[in-house]
Amino acid sequence: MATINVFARWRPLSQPEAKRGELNRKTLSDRPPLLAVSMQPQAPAEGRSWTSSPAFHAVFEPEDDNHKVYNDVIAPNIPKVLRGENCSVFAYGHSGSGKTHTILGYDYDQNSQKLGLCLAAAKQLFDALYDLNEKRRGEEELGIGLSLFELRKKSAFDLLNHHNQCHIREGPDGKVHIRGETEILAGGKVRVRPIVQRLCWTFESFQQELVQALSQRTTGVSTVHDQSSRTHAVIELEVINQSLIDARQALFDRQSELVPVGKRATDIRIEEESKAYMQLADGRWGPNPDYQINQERIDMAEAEKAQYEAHVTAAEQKIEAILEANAFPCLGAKMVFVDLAGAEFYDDNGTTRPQTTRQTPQERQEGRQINTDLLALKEVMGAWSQGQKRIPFRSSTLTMALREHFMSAGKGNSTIIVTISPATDQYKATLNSLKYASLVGAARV
Ligand SMILES: Nc1ncnc2c1ncn2[C@@H]1O[C@H](COP(=O)(O)OP(=O)(O)OP(=O)(O)O)[C@@H](O)[C@H]1O
Repeated sequence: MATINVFARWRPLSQPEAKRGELNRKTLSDRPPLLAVSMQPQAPAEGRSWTSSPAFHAVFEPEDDNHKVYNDVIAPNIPKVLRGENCSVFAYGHSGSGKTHTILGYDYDQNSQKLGLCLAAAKQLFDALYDLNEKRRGEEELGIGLSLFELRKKSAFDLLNHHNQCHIREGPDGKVHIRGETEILAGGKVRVRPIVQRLCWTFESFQQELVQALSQRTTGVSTVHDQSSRTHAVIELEVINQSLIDARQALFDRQSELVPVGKRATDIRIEEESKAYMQLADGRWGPNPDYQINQERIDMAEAEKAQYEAHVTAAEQKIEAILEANAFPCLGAKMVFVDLAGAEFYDDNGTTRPQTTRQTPQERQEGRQINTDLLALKEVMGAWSQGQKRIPFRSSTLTMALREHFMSAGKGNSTIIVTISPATDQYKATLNSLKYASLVGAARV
């Protein structure tokens, strides 16, 4: 069974929140090793007391900084990545509860205790790769490939490529591809660029790429604050070497060459078959006695297509061979960090809370879309952690885009950190987030 580790993180109160009051809360350890959270708002009018199921591996307090969270949650995964396992980390919580603070951080100084989990992981991975590169000097150098995109409505936007809009499609191979605009090149070649992956050989270059790309992230007005991330940000770190990158480029070239050849074969078949039919006097369609299908022409086009398909297969096999032959099992291993867009909290009658008046109708619509995505993610996590055969990946763009991580995480694990606010006036939103996380946690046990 796949593993999902669930953590909760209380953030500190802001000054205005502190004036309005803090809810009463406790961490319960009646069923170790998992913890439960119990809480109660200050005023009974704000809601009843509630206790979660034992679902949390740890509960972080407001005074715990990113460094502490990193050491307890992410650091144990680094040796697994070095063994070739994948690992994904999601931050879930209502708007303003601290997801971006946790995953990306707002202080990018590499010695800061506030460094976000993603940068802290990259730092530790680069240190480990440096040691490996030193130990095996004859081998190709290992580095980290960085991809960074945000998901909004039905599209992905590549933050390493001028916020280019990309489409998320399932290919005939069942794999999900995130691809940009189609470019038509000389000789009828067609190229559809995948999401950009920047090759970084040092932590400093990685940090520079990431920080620059993050400045392009979309923010907007949420129910809680007006600098809210209105998209899900997905940051992928992959252990790479130059041969792997070259082999992937070669595959991409062979796929581009196949597109016009495949299209020509299809066009020829359609042309031949349509010439062999004609409209009869009564208006119906029937065989054309004056035309004999040119089977040789179709076969030649199909043979050419098969030849190009074989080039693609050979390029795919080369990638597999590079991964298998490498002295380091970590080549190709991935860490994925997802800063989910803030869940919006709506009252039972479907309206937002009073402070939402600044949201435009479009922002409210986006808020609802975000909630739909998050619900789909919960369903996928539940099905995945229970080892179900049918996992409902197709139910949202978010789950489609993350499909590969869940599929390949059979040999890895997933972590969800639910970020929560102790402000008494955010009780209902906090309750919602904890219920979500404890359902994911409970699905696992
Ligand atoms: N654990 C924490 N320690 C210190 N400050 C925090 C913490 N968590 C959040 N904050 C601060 O609270 C504010 C809101 O946090 P953040 O932007 O991370 O929220 P968010 O959950 O990403 O919101 P949204 O989903 O709307 O983008 C920021 O100023 C952030 O620095």
